Amino acid sequence: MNLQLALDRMSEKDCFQAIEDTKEFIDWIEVGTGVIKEYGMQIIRDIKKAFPHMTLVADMKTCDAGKHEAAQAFEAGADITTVMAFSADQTIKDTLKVAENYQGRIMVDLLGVKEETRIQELSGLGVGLVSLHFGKDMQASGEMAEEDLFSLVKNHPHFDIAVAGGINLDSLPSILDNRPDTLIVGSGITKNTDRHGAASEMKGMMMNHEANHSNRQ
Ligand SMILES: O=C(CO)[C@H](O)[C@H](O)COP(=O)(O)O
Repeated sequence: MNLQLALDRMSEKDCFQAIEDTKEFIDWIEVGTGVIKEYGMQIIRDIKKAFPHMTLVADMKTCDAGKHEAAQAFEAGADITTVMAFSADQTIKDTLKVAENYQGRIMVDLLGVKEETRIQELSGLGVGLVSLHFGKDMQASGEMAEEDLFSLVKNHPHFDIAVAGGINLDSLPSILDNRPDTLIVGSGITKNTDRHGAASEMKGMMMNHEANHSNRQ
């Protein structure tokens, strides 16, 4: 199980600091959408240069012009780029093709998806990695309804599942019970006064859970 550190609403300097603080425990680094909007593709290049062996996720949240945006992300050094599930099928197909050319991956963000039919369609389009996403603004009016989120993909065991949305040390245990492949954590680590400690504790809980439970079926 991967721990993906999401760098959101942070300065460039603090993004680098957060990676330094947690690099022993994180598997994937996500450059958040707002950070990309602030600093452009250069921050992807700079982070890849500084941490070449870590998997880099560009949270581009592409919803149109897929060919161009996916190529932008991979050219800059991303290993994975995100595309919104509500995008046109053509956008999804185009980004998957670009990813294949760059030997990268597309993570389809399921933010706002409520119907399993879209999941079936995504599967038919060749999507293999999805993120269950309880958005930042949704978090203002309540906590993640894990059952609803995970039930979307319960009939699709072939998907690699990432999950995001306000995950912290308290909510982690019940999320782990759903056995995601990747746990995306932003503020639960970056806003913690002890980032190193929080990342260490989360990774420890993930490893314990994996040691004590078999994989998702
Ligand atoms: O994609 C995102 C926001 O759109 C975030 O990266 C994701 O929600 C994780 O951040 P947090 O743990 O702070 O919710």
